[in-house]
Amino acid sequence: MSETQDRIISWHASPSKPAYTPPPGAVDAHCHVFGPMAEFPFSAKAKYLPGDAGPDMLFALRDHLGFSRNVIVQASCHGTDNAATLNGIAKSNGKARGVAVVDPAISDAELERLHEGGIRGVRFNFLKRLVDDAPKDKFLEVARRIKGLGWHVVIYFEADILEELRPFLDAIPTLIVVDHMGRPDVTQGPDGADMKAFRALLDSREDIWTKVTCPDRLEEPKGPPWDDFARAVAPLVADYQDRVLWGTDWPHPNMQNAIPDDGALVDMIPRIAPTAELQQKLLVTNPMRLYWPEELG
Ligand SMILES: O=C(O)c1cc(C(=O)O)oc(=O)c1
Repeated sequence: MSETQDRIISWHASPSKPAYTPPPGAVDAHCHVFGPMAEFPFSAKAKYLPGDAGPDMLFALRDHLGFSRNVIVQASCHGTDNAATLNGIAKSNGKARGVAVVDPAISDAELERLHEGGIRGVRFNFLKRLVDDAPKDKFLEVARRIKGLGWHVVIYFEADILEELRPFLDAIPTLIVVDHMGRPDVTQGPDGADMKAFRALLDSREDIWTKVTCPDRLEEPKGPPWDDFARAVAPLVADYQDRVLWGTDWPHPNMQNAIPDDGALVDMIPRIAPTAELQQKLLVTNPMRLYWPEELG
């Protein structure tokens, strides 16, 4: 992407203070950093050119929303150079860990370096609007290699390719986390075809987890109050309560036409996880099991 292009702002300038207070130690388990570009340039293959949204902004938002920790997921605009993500983790005083995107030809030494930098998973992205290709055979090799590090696979796909992906998913030898529930059509309701298919995937293996994230994306262009999301997702959280994660998705890549208020996103939590026990699992116990297991004793 050329530097003369306008850079996109996809996040809210002054998010509201949520009414809901997360439990102590709450983890925002899906967020990103963009740049800063002068230090961490975007990939030549990036499909969008965002403004700078670096770690200082992320940690200010974390504190504003009442969270304690972040899981920084490598955004597609940074390609397979994880320097910006590692920089965010390094600046967090141990309060962030991350998920990388790697070149399948990555060396063992480089994987070790990522581990030391706080990376605990790799992301495979199947969205054609975000990446040029998604080589399943090479991804599987990567998945086999990261198993020894105790990492997991984070996968991003849309509901219409779930069936086609099933043999690939079945072959992944590590725990899998599905981003944004594989983007179901939430207007179909909790028993709609997309949710049914996604539940069948979760039922096929106990080690498939998901992020119950992005009402803004899944109800675009309708927007808040995101009632369809709440109705479709609350039963999923109740039924799979030990394998769900939550995150803001800040700085909301590609959401510039429907920028969500992060405070309002946090206020969705009690609508999908109505009890203190569910909230504790969703925001603390589950993400700690995946990203800081050594602290659980
Ligand atoms: O739907 C998206 O546009 C999107 C993009 C990215 C990314 O660019 O990495 O990450 C996400 O979680 C969602």
